[in-house]
Amino acid sequence: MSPAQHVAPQPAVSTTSTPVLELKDLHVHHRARGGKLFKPTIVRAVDGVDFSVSRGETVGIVGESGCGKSTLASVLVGLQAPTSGTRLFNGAEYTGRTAAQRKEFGRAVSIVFQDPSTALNPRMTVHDILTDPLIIHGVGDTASRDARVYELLEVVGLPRSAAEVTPGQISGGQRQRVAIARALALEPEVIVADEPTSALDVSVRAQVLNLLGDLKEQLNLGMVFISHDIQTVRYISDRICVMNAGRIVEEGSAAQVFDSPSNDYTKTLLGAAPTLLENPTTTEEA
Ligand SMILES: Nc1ncnc2c1ncn2[C@@H]1O[C@H](COP(=O)(O)OP(=O)(O)OP(=O)(O)O)[C@@H](O)[C@H]1O
Repeated sequence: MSPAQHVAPQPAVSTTSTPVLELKDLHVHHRARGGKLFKPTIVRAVDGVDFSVSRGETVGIVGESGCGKSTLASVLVGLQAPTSGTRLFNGAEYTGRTAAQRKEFGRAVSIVFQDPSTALNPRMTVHDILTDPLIIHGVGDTASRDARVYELLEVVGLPRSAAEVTPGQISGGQRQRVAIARALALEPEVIVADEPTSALDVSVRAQVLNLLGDLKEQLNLGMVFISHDIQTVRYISDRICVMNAGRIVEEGSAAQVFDSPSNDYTKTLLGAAPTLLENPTTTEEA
């Protein structure tokens, strides 16, 4: 039984329901120094993107370094405001929210970063890392939070003893499991995973990938999976958005994008990609 199967089943929600997150004609422009005279230039990191993610689906965003993936992730989770465009959260305008609405957004949308070594406080125990969001959001009492820590560890396939260690005392793959557990602590509707396997040893990438896939199914999560690696994105995604120079240049089911890409940039990415993860279940345990 996969660890994710211990989680209480959630009511099925159709992926055709209102998206949890939706962006319309979204732009993020940065002022940057450039040119011979150091005249400020505008970097169009995100340049007119329409995007949505619903519960129960994994949407992959793929593109080369600098195409705007992390900027888009940061807008999706509310860490950065767009220059212009519309952001909707469960169908409601995201700008101008009340404090209560911001708190609800913080509960419902969480992020897993690329490098768990820097994303987790090295001085905190795993127990404290996992109870932190619960305390901030005023969830439960000490006993119920302790119980939730053990539940979360089980969900991500870590032993109860992991609660007592600090991030520096466990492997990179285990650290990323802790980061995923923290992202799940408040029972989010969507997780944005920004290159979540890129900093891990090749031998443990597939386990973390499979864990995310299992969790999406079991918890009916919406997931945005961001990577420069089109093969990894294909493996985990239901739908793929190919990004180039701040724009989504192609979007479709994983099969459509792979089997009949219509955009030249997608064809180039596919041409440059190494072979697909062959059997992700047979690699060493993280
Ligand atoms: N704060 C900033 N000021 C100026 N330019 C920025 C800023 N943040 C990002 N950029 C630029 O915006 C563009 C998109 O950056 P972003 O980090 O979103 O791309 P990315 O696809 O995530 O790349 P990577 O995979 O290397 O992280 C790049 O040209 C980057 O240099």
